[in-house]
Amino acid sequence: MLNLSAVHKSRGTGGQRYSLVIPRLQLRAGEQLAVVGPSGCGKSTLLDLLALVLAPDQAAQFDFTPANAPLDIAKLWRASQQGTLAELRSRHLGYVLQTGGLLGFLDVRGNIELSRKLLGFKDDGSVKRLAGQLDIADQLDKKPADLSVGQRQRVSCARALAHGPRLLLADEPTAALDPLNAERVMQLLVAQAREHGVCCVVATHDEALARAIGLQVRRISCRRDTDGGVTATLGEAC
Ligand SMILES: Nc1ncnc2c1ncn2[C@@H]1O[C@H](COP(=O)(O)OP(=O)(O)OP(=O)(O)O)[C@@H](O)[C@H]1O
Repeated sequence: MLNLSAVHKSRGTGGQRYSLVIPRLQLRAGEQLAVVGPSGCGKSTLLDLLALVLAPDQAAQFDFTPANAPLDIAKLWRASQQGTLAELRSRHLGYVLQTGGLLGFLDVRGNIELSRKLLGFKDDGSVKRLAGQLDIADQLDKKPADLSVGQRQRVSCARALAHGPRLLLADEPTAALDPLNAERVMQLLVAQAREHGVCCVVATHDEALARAIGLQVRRISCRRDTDGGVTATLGEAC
């Protein structure tokens, strides 16, 4: 599904420079990974690279294989193929944000089915089924403002999965939740990803929870360089 080697991304200059290095990242369809590390280490930067919204500065290899043949993402960025990247994002990726990111003017049903509608997919019952599996079936007619934070986050998970993505990215999906809700949302999210064979990368502070639900864990560690900037490196599974 994903095959990256020697991928680099830098932001800022001098003492304000931040660089992320991904020496190697291979994920097969259906594999699930948690990326952990302290605040500011680059978890969101990594997810944005995988979400095809941030261009790498360098990449020996950056392949994404949503179907049969690998797609050379680094080449698409170099050729400024924004349209192709946008198509790949909308068809094959699902993204759960830390704070849900739901649209307040749509009800829960409208939020969940949005990605399917934008792709022109017919209603095949998946919205209702996902809502049932994520325990929000009785909330479909409500607006997000009328839900609890945990319910909103489960709607966000359903929305990210409704169009059948091959790769699910979640950026601190449980950071705004109490420990009980955090565990519930993470379990439901990962269970859905597993059931549908979706590859999943979750950025989280909660390493214990990630391990408890059986995710492979990789850590981003930072070092201060002589120019005052910071280099962060994605480690191997630990
Ligand atoms: N748009 C930007 N321009 C310049 N630097 C940025 C930008 N966004 C993030 N950074 C820097 O990149 C580094 C990594 O940020 P990132 O948000 O990826 O970390 P994170 O691990 O997700 O943090 P947190 O856990 O607090 O959300 C930080 O030093 C941050 O200051």
